[in-house]
Order: sequence, then structure tokens, then C-alpha cells
Amino acid sequence: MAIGFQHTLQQQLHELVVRAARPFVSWTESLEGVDPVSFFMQGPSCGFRERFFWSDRSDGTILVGLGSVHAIETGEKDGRFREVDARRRQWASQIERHGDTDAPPLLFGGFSFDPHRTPTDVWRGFSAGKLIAPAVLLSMRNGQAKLTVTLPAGGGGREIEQVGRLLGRIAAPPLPAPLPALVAAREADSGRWMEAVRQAIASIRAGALDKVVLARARQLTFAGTIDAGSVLARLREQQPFAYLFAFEQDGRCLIGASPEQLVQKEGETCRSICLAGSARRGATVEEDERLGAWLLSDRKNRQEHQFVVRMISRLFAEVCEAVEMPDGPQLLKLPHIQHLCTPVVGRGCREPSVLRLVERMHPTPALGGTPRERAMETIRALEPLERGWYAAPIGWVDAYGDGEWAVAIRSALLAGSQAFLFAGCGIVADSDPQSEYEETNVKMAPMLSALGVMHHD
Ligand SMILES: C=C(O[C@@H]1C=C(C(=O)O)C=C[C@H]1O)C(=O)O
Ligand SMILES: [Mg+2]
Repeated sequence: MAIGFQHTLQQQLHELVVRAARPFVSWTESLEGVDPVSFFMQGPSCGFRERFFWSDRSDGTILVGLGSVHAIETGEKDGRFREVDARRRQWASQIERHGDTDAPPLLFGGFSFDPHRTPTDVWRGFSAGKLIAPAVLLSMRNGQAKLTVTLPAGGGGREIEQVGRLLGRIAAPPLPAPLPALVAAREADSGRWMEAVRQAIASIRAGALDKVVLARARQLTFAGTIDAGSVLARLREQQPFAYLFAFEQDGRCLIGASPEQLVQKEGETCRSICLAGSARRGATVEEDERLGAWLLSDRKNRQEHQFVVRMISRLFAEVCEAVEMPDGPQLLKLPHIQHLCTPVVGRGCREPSVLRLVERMHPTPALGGTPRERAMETIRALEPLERGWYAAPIGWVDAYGDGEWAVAIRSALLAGSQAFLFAGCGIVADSDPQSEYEETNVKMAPMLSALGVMHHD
């Protein structure tokens, strides 16, 4: 689509919404030569109040959404995944599709970590479950870029005008705004956090549970508003092997670079990454290799990892015809940290939607613990913070039920001039509170660096 055709396009969109026979109309066309982060950055100045970003680890799929044409939100607790999935199916049947129909319409979404926890003001708008269909979607898959506009039948005048503005500006992308300076950092006392870890270790040794993940939060205050677009641009440079995600609404943005896939469904194939067990990166090649070799053979880290592998491989065996996975973990090396990693593939998946898989998977022992309910109770009792959407599923689902979800770790909630950072770690019988504390410091480093804050403790 050539720039300058935008008036014809606006006219076409007007005609489509007038003639629509279903509640929503969606139109898709190729759109080459657009940088996805610039597209994201254009959102607010074109009047879009919601912004979404997703890219997978290989950049094979990049999805950027602006605005909201349909929101599915639930305050349900145990039934939240089923409820939003049922409403997703209903939405999918209400769309009239035009143009290139290879790219199905999709929704960006997220869930809270623990719907039984009372929501706090910090996480305002980040409900137990939420899916949003963007008004405008830039999707890049297999090297092909497409633009999809979805509008309500008989309406959409404002959105059509915004799309016009967006297309008019695409050729001149804005520069990322400089990040404001840090003025204050606040965190609960590290001694208290380590005391909670000590209590968790005692419960585990007493046989109450096998593993629990405990997290910390740090609140940073900056001299001005933090723009999610600038943070995203930095994450894209600094974290090339992670899932990049951003979910922004009402000026609040959950953003991060997560190495951890929760689950992907593509037709009858589903995939997951078991990720648990961590070491920092070495300063030299020798030190780095030594730390990696140590991690691969360390009993405590192997155990922490194995709980995740056991749960995910069993679950895949229940819902798939066949499960493929390597015999032992591999190392996943990221800029600040290395992890034990076991990819799992399921063939002949019988679940009809990725959201049904998310329901079964969340929380895995990598983010909650094992056994699941005991771990959740332990987190509620020992962790003083509200996780909100941290460590919870974030991703997208399309009209057919396919999609990909990561866990929202290595992340921050941006709210005006404040950023809330979170990091957790898997506690097992052999954990040492001081080392676990240091591990969470390493996990906060990527987000601190993306925010332009030097890491020091
Ligand atoms: C909970 C986090 O990370 C999880 C905990 C890990 C660990 O304890 O070794 C490793 C990867 C993640 O599954 C986090 O980054 O906040
Ligand atoms: Mg760990």
C-alpha cells in the first residue's frame, strides 16, 4: 500500500462500516517498510489510548496494536480463562473480514498472577483477565508485514480519522524521547525478604511443599514521565533473545523482556519452555563457561528446574498425542543471566484454544511452586507485595484460538513518573537466602538497564 492512498483508504473504510452485515468489520492489506517500535510510538499522538507490543524470541512474529475496538474483561476468579475464551469465540464469529484474509484478527491479553488476591491501586485496570482487540494492528510474520484495521459496524468515524493520521505520519517516525533521571528508589527491607525466604525453606524442609517462588518489588521515581516507547526501543536493542511485550492502557504500561514462553499453540502443535535455575553471566569467557558448567551440574538448580519439567511434560502428555523434549536441560544465555532451559513440544494437541492451555499451565512451578495450591498459599502468607500481572500470562490469541503467551517477568509497570520492578526466584530445600537475594538482583538488571538506571546495590 502506497502512502498517499490514505484518503482512498479512509473512504473505503467508511463504506465498509456502513454496509457491514456483522457487528465488526476488519480489513487487511500489506504494509511494508514500517518500523514496529516507531509504529508503537505513533499511538498517543494519533489519539490511540491503548498500545500493545509483542515480539517472539526470533523476531519471527512481531505484533503491534493501537486502540481498542473490543475489550473482554473479567473479574471472575477460577473461571476467568474459560469465560474470556468463550467471549473470544463469540467475538471471532462477529467479524466480517475484507482484503487479505490470511491474517486472522487477534486480541492482546493478560491475566493477574493470583485472582484471589485483593487488587491494589498500583495495578488499576489490570484485572483478573483482559483481552483487547486493537483498532489497528501491524503484524509481521515470515518477513511479511500487514496492516489490519478493525471497526465497529455503523461507527468507527473517530478511529478511521486516527488511522488516516497514523498513515500520514508513518514515513516520518518520531525519535525516542530521552529517559528522565532517577530521583528515588524504594524497597522494603532486604532483611525482611530474606526472613520470608528462611520461613519458606523451613516449610519445605518440614515437608509442607517442594518449591515456592518468592518475589520482591522495587519502586523507582523519575524526574518526569517515562515513555514506554523509549523503554521498548532500548529493550529491543539490549534483549535480543527475549519475548518483548508491552500492554498499555490509561497511561499505565506493563513492559518487559521475558525469556520464558508459557505456551504456544499453532494448529495441533503446542510448545513450552521449562525455565528455572539461574546463574549470572561471567565477566570473561572462562568465568562464564565455569558458571554455566556449574549451573548444569548444581543439584539445587537441577531440582528447581526438574519440578517445572515434570509438571509441563505431564500436562502436555495429558492433552497431546505425543511429546518431544531433550533428555536434559540446556543453557539459555541472556545478557545478564543464564538459565537451565528445556523446550517441550506437543503434537496432536486436543485443546481447542491456547487459552485453555494457559488455564492448565498457570502458574507453573517456575513462577508459583509445587504442589500448586500449597505454593499459592505460601506466597499469600509470606510475600508482602501484590504481584498484579507480574509473573502471570501475557500474550495474544487469534480468532481461531491459536496464539502465544509468555510469563510477564523481567518486567516493570510504568505509571507516569513511577516504575515498579519485580523479580522472584525459586526456593527449594537447599536454597540459601543470601544467594536467592542476589539472584533477584541479577533478574532486575535488564529492566534497570532499559530504564537507564545503573545497577548498584
Ligand atoms: C521469577 C522469575 O524468574 C523465574 C525464576 C527462575 C529461578 O529461580 O531460577 C528462573 C527463571 C524464571 O522462571 C523472575 O525473573 O522474576
Ligand atoms: Mg533460581
